Amino acid sequence: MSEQQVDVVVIGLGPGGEYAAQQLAEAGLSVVGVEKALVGGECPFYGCIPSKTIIRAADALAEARRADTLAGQVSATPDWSVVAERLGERATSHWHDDSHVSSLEAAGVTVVRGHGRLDGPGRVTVDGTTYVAARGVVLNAGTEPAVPPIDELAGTPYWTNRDAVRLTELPASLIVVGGGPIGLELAQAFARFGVRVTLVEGGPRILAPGEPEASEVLAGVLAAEGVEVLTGAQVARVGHDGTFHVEVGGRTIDADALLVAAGRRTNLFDLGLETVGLDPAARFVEVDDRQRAGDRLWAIGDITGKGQFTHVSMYQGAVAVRDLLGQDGPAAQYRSLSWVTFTDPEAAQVGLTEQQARDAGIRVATGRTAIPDSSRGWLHQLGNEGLVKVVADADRGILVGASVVSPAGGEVIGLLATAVHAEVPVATLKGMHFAYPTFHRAIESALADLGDV
Ligand SMILES: Cc1cc2nc3c(=O)[nH]c(=O)nc-3n(C[C@H](O)[C@H](O)[C@H](O)COP(=O)(O)OP(=O)(O)OC[C@H]3O[C@@H](n4cnc5c(N)ncnc54)[C@H](O)[C@@H]3O)c2cc1C
Ligand SMILES: NC(=O)c1ccc[n+]([C@@H]2O[C@H](COP(=O)([O-])OP(=O)(O)OC[C@H]3O[C@@H](n4cnc5c(N)ncnc54)[C@H](O)[C@@H]3O)[C@@H](O)[C@H]2O)c1
Repeated sequence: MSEQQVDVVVIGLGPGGEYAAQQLAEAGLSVVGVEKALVGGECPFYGCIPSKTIIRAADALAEARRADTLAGQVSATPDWSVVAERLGERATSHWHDDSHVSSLEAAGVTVVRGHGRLDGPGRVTVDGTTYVAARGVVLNAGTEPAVPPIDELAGTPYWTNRDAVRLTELPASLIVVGGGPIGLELAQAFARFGVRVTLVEGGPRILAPGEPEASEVLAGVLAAEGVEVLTGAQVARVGHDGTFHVEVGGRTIDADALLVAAGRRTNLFDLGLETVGLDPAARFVEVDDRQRAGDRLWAIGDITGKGQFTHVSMYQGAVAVRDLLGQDGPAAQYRSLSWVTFTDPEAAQVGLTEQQARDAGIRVATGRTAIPDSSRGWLHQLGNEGLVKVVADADRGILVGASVVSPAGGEVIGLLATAVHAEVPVATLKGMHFAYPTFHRAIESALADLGDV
């Protein structure tokens, strides 16, 4: 076993680890980045980038179909080979990480391929070499798809997101297990390419972390596009004989393919957490507001359980870098965490939902408006389903949360994210100009609906 002295070791090079390694190396530290699969992690190769490449294509088809009503006849013939080519050529470099590695190496990071394991504070072992990190270790081990313990599922050729983004041909029919962001985004996109999709959600509603009104709008949109959405539906058993046979709620649904999108499992196994006094069986690594997880140990990204999003991983990476370098700067906060599910319409959320605010003991006031009732929604017509909902702390006169379901909802939420983050008084927001006729102008109506906050 050889030993090498360095300043920092980053285990796992997902979005946050990649960012942190690069920043620390550019600050002059000697940095080793350890990666057992693709440098860049889930987002660029199996997550955000390929899924949004698929969604962009599916949305183009949907808009082309709307043109018949709005502009005149347009014929759209879906061709998955175009998407498959773009996924390989443009989105993922055919699942090669050379450009990620070369950026890190250009910054001075030493990229080590292999499985990194903690071996006591400040020590990381990879394939017989121990790296002794004087400043410390950053954990960014991320997640892999969680596969629920459904009878006989394990022996079948089911897909996860990692298979779905590498398809070269589409099935005629697909069952999606899970009505979270992955399931919803891909169910709608594949349906727009002509796949007959059934979505099975075990909980009482799809997109459970958001507002119930948002779930309701999306369920209606998906149903109108021909996706069968089953909620409160437990999969009892899966059979496969070339076709999938899925037992749900006393009936059997047959389909050519099955996509499991039922959440994620953190990669905390075999990471040596016990050697630094942490529980290897825990679901997440506990961190403070500087991302510290122990003696010379920082943790960032999905493993911290603060929101499994690329922007959270990078945000936490920046907090950890500042702490490692002894720089001033804001500590981590999640009061104004925002996220967007890239269905059409996009479903976006910032801060607390109404229920979360009530559970926190806040005296809550809410305001709502429907997007079709706004001028822009009326102009948009087809695809204009949605709403804006604002959640205010009536005692403090500020917004603590908001939800937007709308075309470009992920952009509209930006204004509300600023309001929640900066705790802008509702009275100040009500006195703003809202350009006409934008989608974000619907916020003015939702604020008016708050009444005297
Ligand atoms: C289909 C899909 C779509 C998504 N879309 C979005 C989106 O639109 N917007 C958004 O914000 N988020 C999205 N996400 C979530 C986003 O991909 C993750 O939140 C993001 O990748 C952050 O993860 P991370 O930095 O924690 O690490 P990850 O990206 O999970 O990377 C962790 C890395 O660590 C490596 N690793 C693990 N253990 C070890 C070890 N012991 N030694 C060496 N290497 C190790 C892994 O191989 C991996 O490369 C999506 C996810 C999926 C699956
Ligand atoms: N646009 C985005 O930002 C984006 C897109 C995709 C993924 N992500 C991130 O990746 C994470 C993982 O996404 P996800 O959709 O896999 O997970 P999720 O945990 O958000 O949703 C999984 C859903 O599957 C359901 N489920 C679990 N087991 C089931 C079963 N046996 N039968 C039926 N339903 C079952 C759950 O009730 C839940 O609604 C997300 O939480 C999100 O943080 C983000």
